[in-house]
Amino acid sequence: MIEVKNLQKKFGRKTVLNDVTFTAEKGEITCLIGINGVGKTTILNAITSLTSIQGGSITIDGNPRSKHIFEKVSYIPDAITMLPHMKIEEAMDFMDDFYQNWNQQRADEMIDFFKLNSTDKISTLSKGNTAKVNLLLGLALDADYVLMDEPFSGIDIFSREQIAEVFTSHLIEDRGVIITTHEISDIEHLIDKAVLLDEGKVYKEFRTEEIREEEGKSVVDVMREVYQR
Ligand SMILES: Nc1ncnc2c1ncn2[C@@H]1O[C@H](COP(=O)(O)OP(=O)(O)OP(=O)(O)O)[C@@H](O)[C@H]1O
Repeated sequence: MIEVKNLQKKFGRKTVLNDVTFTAEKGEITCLIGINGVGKTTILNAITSLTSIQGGSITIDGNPRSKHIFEKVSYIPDAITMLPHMKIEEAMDFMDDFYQNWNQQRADEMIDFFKLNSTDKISTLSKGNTAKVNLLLGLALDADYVLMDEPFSGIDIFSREQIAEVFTSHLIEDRGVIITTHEISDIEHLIDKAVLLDEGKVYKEFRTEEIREEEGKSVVDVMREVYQR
């Protein structure tokens, strides 16, 4: 389990996260939801120690984060970090050299799944295919947890559907996933838990199935209540 407790984050004098607390379990998809600028990316950066925090704690399976965090947690940022002149196969080689937990078999499977051509250069890919390569590079790591920042952002419906399919496939297996979005419609039916952020706080954390069964509400219904109040 990833446990985020009373997280505080300031940029200069501006408080961005003010007492953020939530958990993300293995085998589940947890979605951080909130309008632009609410601090979703900052939370992922904090979990992976890419940004410092001013208070609170973050544990992974009960342990504080260490320099070996990337063996346990794979971070898929909202934009690809590979150099544009690289071919997809070169980007995969780079990952293989860099990470001990790179799984080429899973990478090859995703190349087939997304119908990508591994000799294509990253700079020549469409937005949708770039997003797929970005996803592939993160998901091919054997990590227990995967953090994904806005994987659906700015891509067409067919690519979004294909990416959504990954969430129900064995490519996610029993890993714990934290995904951020301000657009829930593509993944509403896939997520186990929603964490609604507002004004630097967790406004509501709920299991999507419970709210559906007990209150007959969708995630979007709850979002409307929270953000249009
Ligand atoms: N390096 C930085 N220096 C100063 N302010 C920053 C920095 N990074 C983020 N911020 C500010 O922190 C706030 C939260 O940013 P963050 O990117 O985490 O939001 P977000 O919810 O992921 O937004 P989006 O949906 O647009 O991606 C924003 O007001 C942003 O301007």
